[in-house]
Amino acid sequence: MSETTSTIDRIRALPKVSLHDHLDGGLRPATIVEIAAANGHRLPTTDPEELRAWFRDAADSGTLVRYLETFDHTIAVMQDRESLARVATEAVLDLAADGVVYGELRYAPEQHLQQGLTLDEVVVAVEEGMRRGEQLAAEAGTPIKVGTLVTAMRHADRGMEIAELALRHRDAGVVGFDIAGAELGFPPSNHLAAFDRLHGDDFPVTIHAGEADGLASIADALHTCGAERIGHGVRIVEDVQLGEGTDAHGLPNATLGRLATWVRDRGIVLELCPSSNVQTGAATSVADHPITVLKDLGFSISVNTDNRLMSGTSLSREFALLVDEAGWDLADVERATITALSASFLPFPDRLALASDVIRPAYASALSASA
Ligand SMILES: O=c1[nH]cnc2c1ncn2[C@@H]1O[C@H](CO)[C@@H](O)[C@H]1O
Ligand SMILES: [Zn+2]
Repeated sequence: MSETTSTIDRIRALPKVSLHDHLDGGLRPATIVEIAAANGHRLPTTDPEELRAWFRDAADSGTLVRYLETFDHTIAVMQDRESLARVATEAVLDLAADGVVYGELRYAPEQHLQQGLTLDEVVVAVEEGMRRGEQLAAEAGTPIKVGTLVTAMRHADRGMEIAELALRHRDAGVVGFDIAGAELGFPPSNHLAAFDRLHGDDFPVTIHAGEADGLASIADALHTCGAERIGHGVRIVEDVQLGEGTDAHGLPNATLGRLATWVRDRGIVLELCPSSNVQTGAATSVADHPITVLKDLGFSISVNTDNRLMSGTSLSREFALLVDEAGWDLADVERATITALSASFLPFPDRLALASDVIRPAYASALSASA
């Protein structure tokens, strides 16, 4: 316990980059209770600490579909402007307090229309909340920059409409597009027209793939839909056959199939989310999570929370678990952070500034202190 505490404290003090964090998966329990009391939504419990535990336990379901059912209770309290802005502001502050210096937060505007808001009103409210969060975080001495990823739900058929929504707000905080929701039976190419529209307008895309479906879903996201990054992608490991020991350069001996070769050698960045995968059954434990072997094999990996509330986690905690349970060191944490930054949808000059002014110096002094 004290090991984990000290590791997490060290990591919290270091600058980090978060690429995969759902806005509707990271609410503060006390905020949910407050808004639900005001709008009449019935919760499993109205005690914030019990509610925190309820989310974690209910999400610990072993399947993605059951894990996703818990979102009914967060989406229900994100249906008016004030609530959306508040949730966005609090998410930014919580990331900043965890040492995240750049974060991309995603959510599906189409799920926030139950009380009469339009898609554009939803986006405007969230962006207002984001900017306020950035301002308050700067005032608190924990500066952070955030970008929004607008998500379309893969089982629905609003992909094109949501793509056009993202494009309308591209110069006001929306930096990319995603699809999410139940994966099995809903291939990315169902939304191909939306991806083509976005790429026609030079707008970047990440796609949830290779979490609850396998290699075909990853190939579809990359080759048919042209995704710039992959959300999760953990099941790329199904195309990797591990051997014994390491080669002359320290790489684990392994045989990679064509798709795994493509993903590794083209440097496709995977947005891996260890704790979330343990809850949905995509991995057995953080210690045995494929992220470590993928890292050792030279895949471009980033570390993410997916849903901080459902997993009872933070980005610092995900890294601390990898350090304490999977043999990672601070150099691995820095490398994953720089990989995340390089694959972020932030403009290059801003990435360069963050890398050279904030991230590199902080890890250099942490690494020399621990040497
Ligand atoms: O790990 C995941 N895989 C697939 N879909 C997810 C995951 N986490 C959250 N969502 C879905 O994305 C929506 C918008 O944020 C959430 O409402 C949830 O349904
Ligand atoms: Zn996700």
